[in-house]
Amino acid sequence: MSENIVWHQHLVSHKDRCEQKNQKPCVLWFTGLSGSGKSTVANAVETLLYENGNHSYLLDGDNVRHGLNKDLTFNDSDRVENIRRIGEVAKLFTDSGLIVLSAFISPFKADRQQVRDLFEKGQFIEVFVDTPLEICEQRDPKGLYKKARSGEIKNFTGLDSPYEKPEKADIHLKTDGKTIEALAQEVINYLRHGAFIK
Ligand SMILES: Nc1ncnc2c1ncn2[C@@H]1O[C@H](COP(=O)(O)OS(=O)(=O)O)[C@@H](OP(=O)(O)O)[C@H]1O
Ligand SMILES: Nc1ncnc2c1ncn2[C@@H]1O[C@H](COP(=O)(O)OP(=O)(O)O)[C@@H](O)[C@H]1O
Repeated sequence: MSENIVWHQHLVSHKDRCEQKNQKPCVLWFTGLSGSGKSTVANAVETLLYENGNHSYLLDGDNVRHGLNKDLTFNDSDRVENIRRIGEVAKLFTDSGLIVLSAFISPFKADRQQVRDLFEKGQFIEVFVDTPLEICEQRDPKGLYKKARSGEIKNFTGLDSPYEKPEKADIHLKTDGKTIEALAQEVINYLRHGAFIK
């Protein structure tokens, strides 16, 4: 870290921003295989939050890789850097008082832990979107599994690049046979129970 840099205290505090928004900020960190339903469920949760009058922002893998992280590939070290940057962005957004939803594969346990460590206890909520590889591959909405199987894409998560499942996710969404609405409601219930929202 560079020397001669001093943290600046702002006049409007974190507490002020939370009170104005009438919510307790947190990050809902969705993790799971490509095609598991991270974006879909995160979008459904954000819609419910919006309807409830909450203030949120959804950081989505594909979108962030078009801008902030467009210099990063899918090799292991770039995935580590991808998650590190997103973690820092999520930290800034929660400091602003928002409920942040992030939808990245985030395949490595150590990286998810490193992001968790940026937050106060309980503020980082890991949401495991647990959809078996076979189902993700059947869905294949972008045709990426097909390309990976044929060798056109290398280092594809779940095939020739690892996915380290969360062992104790804060919210474990077993998606099999459940509707998107039901899965989103599980997340909302968790937020209400933890008094993040009213
Ligand atoms: N090699 C490889 N492996 C996995 N995924 C790939 C790859 N190449 C491109 N894609 C597309 O990129 C999306 C995943 O980006 P993420 O930033 O979430 O990945 S990671 O967290 O850095 O592992 C992922 O989006 P989702 O399907 O929404 O998860 C894919 O569409
Ligand atoms: N619970 C679910 N039941 C049925 N289909 C789903 C469910 N969740 C997601 N899908 C579908 O699976 C596909 C992949 O979902 P997506 O949210 O893009 O996954 P990810 O963001 O993890 O790559 C989409 O076509 C979506 O409509």
